[in-house]
Amino acid sequence: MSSTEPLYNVQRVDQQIKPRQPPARPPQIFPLLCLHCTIMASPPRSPGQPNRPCSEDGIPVVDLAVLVNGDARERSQAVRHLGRACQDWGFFMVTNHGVPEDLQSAMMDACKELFGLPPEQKAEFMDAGPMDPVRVGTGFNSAVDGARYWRDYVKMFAHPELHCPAKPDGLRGVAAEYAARTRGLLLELTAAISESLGLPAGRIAERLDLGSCFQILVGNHYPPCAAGPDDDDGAVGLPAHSDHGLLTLLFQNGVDGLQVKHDGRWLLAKPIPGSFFVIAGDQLEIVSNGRYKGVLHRALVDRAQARMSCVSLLGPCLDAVVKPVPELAVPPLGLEFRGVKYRDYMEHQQSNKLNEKGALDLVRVQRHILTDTLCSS
Ligand SMILES: O=C(O)CCC(=O)C(=O)O
Ligand SMILES: [Fe+2]
Repeated sequence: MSSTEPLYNVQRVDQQIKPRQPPARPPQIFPLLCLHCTIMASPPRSPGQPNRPCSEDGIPVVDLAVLVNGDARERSQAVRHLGRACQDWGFFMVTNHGVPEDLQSAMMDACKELFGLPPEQKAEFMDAGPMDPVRVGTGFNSAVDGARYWRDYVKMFAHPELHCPAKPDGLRGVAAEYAARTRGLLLELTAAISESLGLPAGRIAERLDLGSCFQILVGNHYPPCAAGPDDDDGAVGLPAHSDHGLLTLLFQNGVDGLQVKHDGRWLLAKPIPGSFFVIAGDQLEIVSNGRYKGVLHRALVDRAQARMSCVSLLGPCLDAVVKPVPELAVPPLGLEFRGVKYRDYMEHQQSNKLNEKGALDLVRVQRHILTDTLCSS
């Protein structure tokens, strides 16, 4: 990258995003409605086989309205489709999800406003560690990154308790509502995923103590960068990784950049308008005993436009010891993972360099090592 480019620190963001004026209209109120009442079925908007809707690139599309309100036959088809999406991709889009578009925009706007605040208004969160409930920073974990990632972020623990910077005004209200609505959606998906594994709908929730689930909201901002990932020494927003949680919900500001690894290749994910991306995380891989894998993904930067994404991640209760559901540990292989307290797992993943699925490998039962060692001796 040329030396004329902006300094790579949070200051750079402040130079690029001007603080916004407070909105002229009063803040919107998003009443907490029952998910089942707000989801309306609509005709399929994607190609693919009739019972396997997908985007033009083949990314599976799951219609939540069918999962929640479909008749028995439609539901069981939708559950099977969801299971295939988790097994073959670890990644899909969800439509008819019931989270109001206005609420999504309000969340994105509030994050953008936060990135545009003067540094002194964010300073108290900029030295925070990975397990602190509010954190503002650059890169992934700049203390250990060893590479410069072209990304600014804000992370807020949202459940069991919402933690949130006091500024910008209005962030807390929007974040509370957004967290509640997306948590409902993620729990609904978890129940259907449990069914897709042949388990009762509540089995994963019970196993991971999702009544006290952990949830984090993340705002990501990737400034434009003329030197892209295809150039030598070009900028990368976030390197290849899987997420530490169970499921991640993500939407972006209309600028593409999320890539997922599918069948050994990186695929740029292009959203169906109004949908969320859903990313399977490491805890889903553990609890499903490896049936559903946490998917590798990364974020690229755009040469001309700032990219933003908003993430809502659902994880087990921080004190839950996550182990595979025993019903899924079929002989002769048995358990693929040993138990790990989610708090310890998350702290480890967040405190170290992002390294693909390195954190998960630590809890994987390593059968081959012994065999290889014995073979080589
Ligand atoms: O911004 C994106 O598209 C990816 C973000 C992401 O992977 C993350 O926050 O874990
Ligand atoms: Fe991620």
